[in-house]
Amino acid sequence: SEYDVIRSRYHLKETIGSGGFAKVKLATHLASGEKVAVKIMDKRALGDDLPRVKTEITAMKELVHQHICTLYEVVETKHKIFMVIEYCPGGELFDYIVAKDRLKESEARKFFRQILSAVAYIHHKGYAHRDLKPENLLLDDDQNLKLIDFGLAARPKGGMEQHLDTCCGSPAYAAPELVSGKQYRGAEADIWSMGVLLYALLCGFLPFDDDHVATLYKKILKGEYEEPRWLSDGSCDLLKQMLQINPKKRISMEELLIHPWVKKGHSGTVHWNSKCEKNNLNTECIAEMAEYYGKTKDDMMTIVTQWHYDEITAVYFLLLNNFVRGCRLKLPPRS
Ligand SMILES: COc1cccc(Nc2ncc(-c3ccc(C(=O)NCC(=O)Nc4ccccc4)cc3)c(OCC3CCNCC3)n2)c1
Repeated sequence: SEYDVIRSRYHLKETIGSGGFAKVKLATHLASGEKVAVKIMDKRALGDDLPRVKTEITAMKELVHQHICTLYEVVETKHKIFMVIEYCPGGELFDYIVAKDRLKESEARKFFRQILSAVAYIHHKGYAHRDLKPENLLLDDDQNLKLIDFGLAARPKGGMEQHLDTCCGSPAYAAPELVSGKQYRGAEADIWSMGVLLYALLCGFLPFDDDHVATLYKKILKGEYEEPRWLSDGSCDLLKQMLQINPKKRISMEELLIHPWVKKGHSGTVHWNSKCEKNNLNTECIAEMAEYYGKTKDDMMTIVTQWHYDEITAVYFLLLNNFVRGCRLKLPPRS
């Protein structure tokens, strides 16, 4: 069947998410036992949206960052596209906030700095996310955040018309210029969404909310929200600068990265550069793979740097993700 290739390398388990035309299953990589997420799409169901999946795969190949879920492997068959992606055992930030009611300022700041790091990185690479919300921020097993774009919203920065009702669920995180259908800049809209995210982290509820979408739009366009008494003056000031209705008056990414509230209690500014770029290979992972595949390190290096996003790419990134977390992944001798 169409699943033969993917099943030869992964043991597919329960479905952990489904949205639109994608289904995500938990799976284990047979060779290493590592957990992965397998996003399964049917080309027939995708229809005209198929190019967006290709765009998403291109984006993920370019966006390799410590706070973005890594694409490990792509398997394409006649009717299916399988994307093997980094699995986050901690689940969604959304559930984490709900479980804790709301976060202390210091914990909110820790997460917010990681979100800033991921979003500054994708903006630097010429992308905007456009659907920043707690459901698209996952926790790994060290309580670090990984940004994902489950709903295929991420696109090149230029303001492409996005009809909210078609593209994503709740507009609660969408910027005023976006909900009013004006031309907008993706990067500026992302800053607003991060403001809504920060508010949700600090308050445990949304700044703009309503059961009726039309009323919700009005509240977003008005830009008025409650400031609960537990918010510090610093938090209120930062939220005010991010939730500016006029995108030109909104704080920029550059200003955010050095903002006193963001820097408070931390040694430096937010490090948004990638620690795992593909152009500087991890030699220990290469050595481990060379032994496993019975190649010289040079040959292994050459094979990996072709980035075919096949089994070799998956094994490299799986080893790298464990290396970054300080635990060595030993590949068992090949059968
Ligand atoms: C333990 O219980 C739990 C409970 C819940 C989840 C988990 N873990 C867990 N790990 C990994 C995933 C995953 C990662 C990436 C993608 C993806 O589609 N990437 C594409 C992508 O990120 N593009 C992109 C990124 C940045 C810029 C541009 C493009 C798809 C799925 C997952 O999914 C489940 C869904 C469920 C619905 N809400 C969203 C997550 N879940 C674990």
